[in-house]
Amino acid sequence: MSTPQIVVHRDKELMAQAAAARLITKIVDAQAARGSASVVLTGGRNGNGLLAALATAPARDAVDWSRLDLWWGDERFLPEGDPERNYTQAREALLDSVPLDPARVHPMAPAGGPYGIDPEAAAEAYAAELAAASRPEDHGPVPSFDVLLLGVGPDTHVASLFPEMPGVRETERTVIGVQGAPKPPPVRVSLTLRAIRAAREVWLLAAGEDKASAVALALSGAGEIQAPAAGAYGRSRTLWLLDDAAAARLPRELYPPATS
Ligand SMILES: O=C1O[C@H](COP(=O)(O)O)[C@@H](O)[C@H](O)[C@H]1O
Repeated sequence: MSTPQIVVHRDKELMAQAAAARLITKIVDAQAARGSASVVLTGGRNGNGLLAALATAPARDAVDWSRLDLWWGDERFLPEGDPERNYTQAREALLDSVPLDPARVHPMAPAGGPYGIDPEAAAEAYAAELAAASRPEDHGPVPSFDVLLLGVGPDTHVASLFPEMPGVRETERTVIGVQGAPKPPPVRVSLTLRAIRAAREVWLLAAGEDKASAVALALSGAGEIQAPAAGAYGRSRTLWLLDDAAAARLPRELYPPATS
């Protein structure tokens, strides 16, 4: 478990640009060190904001896009091409404009796809895909992702793990089907905290005043059942990337002076 580090930016645009620059450096470094890099994408406003900032970042061509593995932390279990699917939104924000290797892009299955309308079957298939990609040095059923991105919901949910719901209590499986999510759509597929914690680095993104209470709760000692974001950490680093509004209720001693 790594102790959270907190970086606060002036506003959500600067936060997205700084996170994009940080991610480019991380991918380039991982590719230099290990030949390829792996990133787990998140849906939501801030995750898509980061991808859009990456699409226009001056240094984006420093990345070898053909040696990047992309996974998803969660998916809204909707038909292929649905505009609310996290995969559809990521494609629009970035993926369609960079030369990725399609064999290295790993979206979660859509509703009505190979697993019909059964999110548990889609989750099992994704767990198997992760296990197949895991190498002996990963010491577990998921790869050691270089960076795993997470948005933080106003209720402290991360991926599709919602407070007090069964998903956040799951300790064995790496991917689960979610029914009855409080945020639409109700049916989803999600990595569990076990899978999230296999990442080398976990970056949590939150911007806007509607996230301020969630950020304060998760970083002030709440348990992960009550505040799933509190249970999301990386093996080497846990980084909270915030804007001023989302950090507004954090005790000031938790983060160093102005970083904007
Ligand atoms: O529905 C979802 O919401 C969360 C948070 O989204 P945000 O718009 O409040 O930032 C997101 O992290 C998750 O991937 C997505 O499925």
